[in-house]
Amino acid sequence: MSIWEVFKRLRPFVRPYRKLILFALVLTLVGALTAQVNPIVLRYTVDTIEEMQKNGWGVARGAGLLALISGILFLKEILNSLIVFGQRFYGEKIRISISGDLADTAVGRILTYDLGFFSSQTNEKGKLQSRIDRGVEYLTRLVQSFFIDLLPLFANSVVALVVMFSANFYVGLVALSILPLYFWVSYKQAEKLSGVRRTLKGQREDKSNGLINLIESIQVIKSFVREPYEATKQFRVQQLLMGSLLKTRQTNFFFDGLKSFLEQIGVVLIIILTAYLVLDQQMSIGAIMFHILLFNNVSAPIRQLHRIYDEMNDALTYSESFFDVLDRKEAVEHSGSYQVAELAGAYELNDVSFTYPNGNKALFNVFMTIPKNQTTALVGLSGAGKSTLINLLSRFYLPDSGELLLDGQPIAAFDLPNLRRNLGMVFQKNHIFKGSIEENIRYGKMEATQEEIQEAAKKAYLHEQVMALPKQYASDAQMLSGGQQQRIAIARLFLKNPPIIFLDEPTASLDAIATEQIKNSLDAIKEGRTVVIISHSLSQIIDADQIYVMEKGRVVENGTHQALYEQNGVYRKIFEASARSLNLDKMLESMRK
Ligand SMILES: Nc1ncnc2c1ncn2[C@@H]1O[C@H](COP(=O)(O)OP(=O)(O)OP(=O)(O)O)[C@@H](O)[C@H]1O
Repeated sequence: MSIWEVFKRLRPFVRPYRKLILFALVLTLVGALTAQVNPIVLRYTVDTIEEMQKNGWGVARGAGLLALISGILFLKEILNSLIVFGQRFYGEKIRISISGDLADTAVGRILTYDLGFFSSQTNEKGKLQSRIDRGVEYLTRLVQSFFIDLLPLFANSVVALVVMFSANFYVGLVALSILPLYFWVSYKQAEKLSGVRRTLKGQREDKSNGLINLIESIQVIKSFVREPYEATKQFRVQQLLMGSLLKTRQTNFFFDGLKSFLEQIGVVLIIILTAYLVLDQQMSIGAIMFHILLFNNVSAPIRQLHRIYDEMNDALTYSESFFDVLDRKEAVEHSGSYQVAELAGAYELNDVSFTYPNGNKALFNVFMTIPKNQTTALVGLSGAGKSTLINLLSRFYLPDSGELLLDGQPIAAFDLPNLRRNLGMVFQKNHIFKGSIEENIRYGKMEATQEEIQEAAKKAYLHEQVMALPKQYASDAQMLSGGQQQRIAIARLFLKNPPIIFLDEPTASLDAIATEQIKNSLDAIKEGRTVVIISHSLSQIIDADQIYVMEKGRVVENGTHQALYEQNGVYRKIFEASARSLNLDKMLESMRK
């Protein structure tokens, strides 16, 4: 991506603030002019005092001069303070607003992407966060530097140069001749740093990803006493990052030193030249200070130019991956237009195959009929493809090939929000948002009343437990136990009340009593709805109207419990293994006694 492409991409973000930018620019241009006041006043003072000394005037006669100088400098400082305040404040306002807009756009965009985008390796949590954060940070810095700082800096330099040339052509020439050298050194510096910048970006993403993983895995790390191992892993990433940072600093220090040296050579040359001109009586003594201050006005902005050049390069490195996040058009979930108020939930899968974006082939030639208003159970060993199938039925992914119909329509034809409003899901591990229990249940129906929320919690056998908490429904939901969190997910489902329900191990984290309670609730909600359930619990499978048995991404058997049992195949093997794991013989023996 070239810098012009970056600016083209930034245009829509900058446009709304163009008036504000213009105002900030005018302010800084006025600032550039006031910056030339000091050298002029100083030359006038030195020359006038010298004149006075020659004439033998005392302090009393010089008082007028002092009052005049103080007045001018004082007024100039007041004006300057106002300008600096205005420039900083409006500059910051523009920066903060653009940064907010960029971040909002990125968040808005990624929310439209499909699950494939989020499960890809390049978009792991920490990496994606770092790409967006750094992208926004460097792009806004670029806007600030380019639109607010750069032009006034140039103006300042040019004004100072013009004043120098008008004072004396040769002095102006010395100042001007230092500039190309200065630019050349800056260019070399940037060239040296460009490679390190990309490496730094990758290392920063790795670091932030590593840190998030570490926090999320803290319990496992501690239980295996792997703190030293994890610390070493993180230390290595940090070491690499530190190495690159140090290299950057080293390069910067070397080139900055070189530039200071050039600047000092400029100062010395100007002093020598002006001193010669003063001695040759071509100039007054005040010109020495005048020229040095002017040269400072030329070189100080140029020094800043290097910073802007640096920021431009940083922005280039980070904007590429930032805009890449915005540009993933192929990841946008495409919604169809087919809408119905309430779906029945009859699915038909004909020869459906599916591969995850990372290349994992998960389903092969699946044929399946899921009748409406009935319960269909999916059975199979781990990795058989059961959850993947639910991902397809909920249209989180589309099949690679084959036909997936819902109520007779291809699933891709459905309006997505309309479709998902008709679906309810409870997983083994359910997401609990940061916030209160009430907020978390309300996710099922945003406009729900307190009564509706409590009613849903009662059905999920959660109400009494919540009432026993000190802050009741206002308690932090993330502090609840795994089983309680699962009940929140079930309460959400009751509140949403959809016609199609997917249950992926819905009672996995519940104790025996709760499992029975929730089973009763789910049995009640199953009435008149289409339910697809994945469960390792025999009781929930036996109850299903029909069962599909999956193995390695294929459907290998299907039928009712009794028919499959008698078939003496994969289902029977799984069923008997489950029964043995329950130690049914001993259980029955105890119950008989
Ligand atoms: N997000 C993903 N990206 C890539 N591959 C995936 C993803 N999720 C699952 N898979 C792969 O798809 C295959 C089927 O996984 P799936 O989760 O559907 O099995 P499952 O039958 O539900 O297993 P379990 O009972 O253990 O939950 C596995 O090989 C798995 O590695």
